[in-house]
Amino acid sequence: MKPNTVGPNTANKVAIIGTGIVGASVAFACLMRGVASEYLLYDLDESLAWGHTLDLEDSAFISSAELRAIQRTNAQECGQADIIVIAAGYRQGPGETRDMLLTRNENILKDVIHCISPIKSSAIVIMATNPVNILTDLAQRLTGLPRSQVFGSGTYLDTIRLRTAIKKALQGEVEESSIQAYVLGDHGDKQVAIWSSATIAGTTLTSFEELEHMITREKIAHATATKIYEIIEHKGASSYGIAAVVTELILAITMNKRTVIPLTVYSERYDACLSLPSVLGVRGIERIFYPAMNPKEQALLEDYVMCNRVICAKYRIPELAAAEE
Ligand SMILES: NC(=O)C1=CN([C@@H]2O[C@H](COP(=O)(O)OP(=O)(O)OC[C@H]3O[C@@H](n4cnc5c(N)ncnc54)[C@H](O)[C@@H]3O)[C@@H](O)[C@H]2O)C=CC1
Ligand SMILES: CC(=O)C(=O)O
Repeated sequence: MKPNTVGPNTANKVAIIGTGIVGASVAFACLMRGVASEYLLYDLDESLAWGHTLDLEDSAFISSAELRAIQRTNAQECGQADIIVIAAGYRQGPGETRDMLLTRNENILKDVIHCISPIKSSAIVIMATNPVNILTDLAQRLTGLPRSQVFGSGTYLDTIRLRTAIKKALQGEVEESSIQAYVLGDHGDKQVAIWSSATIAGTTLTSFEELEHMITREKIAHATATKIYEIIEHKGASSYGIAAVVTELILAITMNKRTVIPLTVYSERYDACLSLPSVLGVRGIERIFYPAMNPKEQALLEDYVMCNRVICAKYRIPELAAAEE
């Protein structure tokens, strides 16, 4: 089957659901990169979506794209978009973890899917709302689309944070995308930085003088996992990183790049949704990779999957529990 879309700014329609700080930043970043020809902006707060549409319209000349605010009464139009980005929902307050958002955001996700359905059978859904792994699992079930077409931003942002910290440790000698290091599993406190198979040009990172001590690597991994708490402390919420991430994801889809990106996907091996390096192309997730890990990293990842299962079992919405029986 041939890809039905090629190149940025072709006839792609992108719907952004939730035009808070994240949704609006995603729209702006997409406009600046010219990733689509049309954007639909939908939020429960219709006035906010309208305000952002007016404001973003002033920047849309950069890529000659069309912007439209969508009201709740015609939210179904969003379900017919080629790519649907879901960023509706509560964000963490100071001291809150992403998992603490689950019950509130589960209900919002149900409302969103209900409002935009029926969803076009070829649509790709990108989840950003937290906790992203569990909500991606729910979105896969609620939309009824093949799981390969519904994925979450996962640990892409954490991986970028890790690579940026490694670059700093190496005094900026190597740029981020040349550093083959991943954060996997949880986009949250139980994320796992995989050092054992991390390399630059085939040279293991642990053999670099600046990274040879475990304590240095642990500090870097901890700073990566807790960076969000520092951002919240100083400015209340993060937005630029996820905006850049979603833009890259849309480009990987529309240009059928088949880039390997750590994303929230359903893994048969773990029988769970977690973040793993995945090939992303025009039809969504095409392949999942399982990088080599040392026993400690493997145990941490398995521990996360177990904890995630407990959370899922505790909070599983009745409709999904019934669907699983
Ligand atoms: N995956 C990632 O790497 C990241 C995820 N996030 C997550 O993105 C989500 C949004 O964060 P922010 O934009 O900062 O929050 P925000 O509070 O600024 O915006 C959320 C928006 O969702 C809207 N909304 C609520 N219920 C809705 C519904 N039923 N239908 C349509 N819209 C609805 C609200 O009206 C609001 O405008 C949070 O869950 C946050 O944790 C944020 C940054 C990175
Ligand atoms: C909010 C969030 O998930 C992040 O910036 O990592």
